[in-house]
Amino acid sequence: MSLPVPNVQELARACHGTDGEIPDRYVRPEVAADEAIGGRDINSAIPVIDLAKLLDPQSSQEECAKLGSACQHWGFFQLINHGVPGEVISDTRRDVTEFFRLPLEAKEEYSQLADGLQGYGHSFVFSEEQKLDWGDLLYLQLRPNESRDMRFWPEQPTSFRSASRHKNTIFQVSSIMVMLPGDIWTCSFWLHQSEIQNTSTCVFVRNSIERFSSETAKVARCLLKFLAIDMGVDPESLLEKFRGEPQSMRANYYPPCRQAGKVLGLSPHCDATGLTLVLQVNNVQGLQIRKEGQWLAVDALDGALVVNVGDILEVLSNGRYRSIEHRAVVNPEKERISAAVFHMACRNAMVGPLPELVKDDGKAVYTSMVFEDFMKRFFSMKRNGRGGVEGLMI
Ligand SMILES: O=C(O)CCC(=O)C(=O)O
Ligand SMILES: [Fe+2]
Repeated sequence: MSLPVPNVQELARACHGTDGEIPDRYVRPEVAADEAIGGRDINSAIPVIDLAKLLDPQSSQEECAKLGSACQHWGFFQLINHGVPGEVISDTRRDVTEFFRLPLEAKEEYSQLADGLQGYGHSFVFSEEQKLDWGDLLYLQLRPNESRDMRFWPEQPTSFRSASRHKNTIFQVSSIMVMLPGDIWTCSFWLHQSEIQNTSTCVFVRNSIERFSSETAKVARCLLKFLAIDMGVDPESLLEKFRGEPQSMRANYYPPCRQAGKVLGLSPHCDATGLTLVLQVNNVQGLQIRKEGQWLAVDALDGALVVNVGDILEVLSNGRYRSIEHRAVVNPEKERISAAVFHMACRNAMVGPLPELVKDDGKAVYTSMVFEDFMKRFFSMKRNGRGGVEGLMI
């Protein structure tokens, strides 16, 4: 799916220590040519949506209109009071950071395979000539459960994917899947057979990524429901497109680069999602969004989730909402880490304008296609900013 390229964390270490030159494949003259603007005035214009206000009957209508307007005019907002427990955020931050801190050989146990997307590595590398991003990633399919490929889920730190506590012992996880019956603590545990014998007195601790996944899926579902209200469609008809709540995560590691202005952490792109929720893992800024041709540097609010509208939602909304082009720059001194969760349509969903939006005298502005074809097309178009979604316009 993506050609193998060097590990950037190691490359950065070598360049950083010696002040060495950056290999040509990483040098991106367009960054200096197309600089972002930022600062307090710009950031005060970026919409902030309060999920608690959306849920409060007193303020829901007003906040829902704000949400709709943010998706319409920006395709982007910061979400506060999102209800994801603080400890889920901090555990995710800790575990994602610890994973990237592991020695290279330990991380490489989870390397992507030649024909797949999941695992540790890179994405969107199609040719030996193309410019490369200054970053590594860990990409995992999180939902539905059966789409998970546990070969790529790190066993270190132990709390990343699964751990059980028994007399202060943390058991290592391994190959056999045990599903516990459904209550709030239910998740999949991978335990050695011998450890299963001991589980009767165990206190199970849900792993951080499992909890982050279910909490963010809940947030995405809630936002979609309010967006349906804003569009005047039956929430079920929108949620049906996301049946089973397909979700994947891309944890991004952007090493520091002394010549940060010459490289790009993540090339300009739009996400092929309904909604993307991004957690800024270590509060080093670097996300930029393109609005009316101008790159804006986002100052993410601590603990907020930043939300992008993706191509799928733009199409479903028949162009009412806008898929936002974005990129990531790197910091000269500090590593930057983010974790994006992508909320995709379900496999057999027809990705096209919702029938309710075109039923009277409305006109479908986008071609419809089944989700799998939509994704094939997305990858075949390489990374083409808004070109992908605009190419679907009739
Ligand atoms: O690093 C970020 O803040 C953005 C990540 C992103 O856009 C992505 O993973 O698709
Ligand atoms: Fe993205």
